[in-house]
Order: sequence, then C-alpha cells, then structure tokens
Amino acid sequence: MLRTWVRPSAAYNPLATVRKKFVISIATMNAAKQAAGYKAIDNHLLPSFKYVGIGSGSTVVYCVERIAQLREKVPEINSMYFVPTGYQSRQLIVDAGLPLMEIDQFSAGELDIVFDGADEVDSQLNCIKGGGGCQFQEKLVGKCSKKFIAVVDDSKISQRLGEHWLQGIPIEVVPSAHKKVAVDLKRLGASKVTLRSGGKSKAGPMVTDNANFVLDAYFGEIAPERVAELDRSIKLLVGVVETGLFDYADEVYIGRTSGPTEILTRK
Ligand SMILES: O=C(CO)[C@H](O)[C@H](O)COP(=O)(O)O
Repeated sequence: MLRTWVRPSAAYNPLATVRKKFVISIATMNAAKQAAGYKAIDNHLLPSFKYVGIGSGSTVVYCVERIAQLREKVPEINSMYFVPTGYQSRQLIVDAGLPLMEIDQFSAGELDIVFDGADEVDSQLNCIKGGGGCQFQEKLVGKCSKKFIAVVDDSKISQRLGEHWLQGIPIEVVPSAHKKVAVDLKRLGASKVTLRSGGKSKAGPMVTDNANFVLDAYFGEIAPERVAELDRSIKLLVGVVETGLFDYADEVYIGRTSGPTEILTRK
C-alpha cells in the first residue's frame, strides 16, 4: 500500500512525517508477526512430527521462514511433509525447499499440527479467517490436524468477532449461487453482503483456489457463544462451500508491537 501513494523523491516531503511513521509502523508490525511466528514454531514443531499444515497470509511466511532456518539444527524437519492451504502457501513451501504433500491424501486428525494466520480472534479463541480467500482449504487442513495454532499480530484481537474486522465473514460460494446466498445471508441477519472483487488484479469477482466466489457478510459483533451456531446456519444455505468462522484454535500466538509475544490457550 505504501508503495502506491508515497512519492519516492527525497525533494518531495510534505508527507515526510506521515511516511516515516507509516514505515516504522509496518516494520514494527512485521517484527511482531515474525516474533510470534518464530515462537509458535519453536514451541510446537516437534521432531517426531510427520505432517505439518501451513496456512495462508502474510504472518505464516514467518513460520515457514523459521522452519527453513531450523533444518540444520533439527534434521528431522527434512523427513516431515508440509501441507498447504492454497497456492500461496504451496509456493512458500516449494520456495523454502521443504517436502510438499497435498491435503487430498489426508482425513480428520491425520496431520500433526497446522500453523495459520487469522483476521480476528475473540476472547474464546474463535477466529475469522479468509481475508485472503483461502478459508475452505484452511478449514479442511485445520479439520485434518490434531492441533490448530493461530499466529497473529495484536491488531487482530477483539472481545467479539466483528468488533475490528468490519469487512464481514468471508463465505466461499459456488459462483452460480452467489445472488441467492447473498439474499439468504441478509435474511439470516447480515447487515451488509459484498461479492468480493478481484480488485486491480482481476476484472470482476475474485475467484478462489477452488474456482468459487467469496461473499463478505457482516453480522455485527458476534458473541463468542453464538459463533458455532451462526457457522452452522450459514453452512446450511445451498450454495455455501465454507465459512470463515473457525471455533477450534488450540493456541493463539499474538505478536505484540510493544512487548513480548503473548500466548492464549483454549481452556
Ligand atoms: O485467513 C487467511 C487467508 O484466507 C489469513 O490467514 C488471514 O487473512 C490472515 O492474514 P495475514 O497474516 O496476512 O494478516
């Protein structure tokens, strides 16, 4: 984002103060994500593991970076297989030279662990995911894993989902059903439903790794005890492939922009 609006010329400087602040805050945010990603790997990647899920987004990049760094010290990593949640994480695994396996080889509970990012986390460790449109495969990999570790920065933490993530719950839908599902979601109580656009990179709707569309549906702030029920209601709508509501994180690593990484554990 920075690159698109800051003029690089040193002579041009009305925005210099803003620019400096912005640069520092991005660097600080990345340092927080990195600290959390590294700590999650150091604490949870056991040498005995065989199959490890890798989530999507900018934070898991640091998890993969740490796994690659540890290969010499922990040679067992070379005989593990890493299972992606979409094309982005597939590319991360391949670029890091880590052994790759696809999720279609696995069923529930067969992966040892998955490390993934999240868009928002509530007080009971429920998460909204799918900011990058990967929620279906993220949930599939999550459901095939014995443990789900979320890694986020501190801007993602809320009491209730919908407090900070105002874009809405990402819902993957079969393209031919997008209109019907949008109306259904409004009937279910969504105040705003948007068909996600491909933005500057693609004319028309964004298309997921599974060739589907995404509807972002805002349901206001969702009390933690309502998350599972809302997830079920959305899933029942014909045309819905998967929702971005996740209610099974075991631990959340929160990279703090000031202070050490905090760890929240499901009680
Ligand atoms: O759910 C996701 C993609 O579908 C991501 O994990 C989520 O959007 C968080 O991404 P980031 O780490 O870049 O903030």
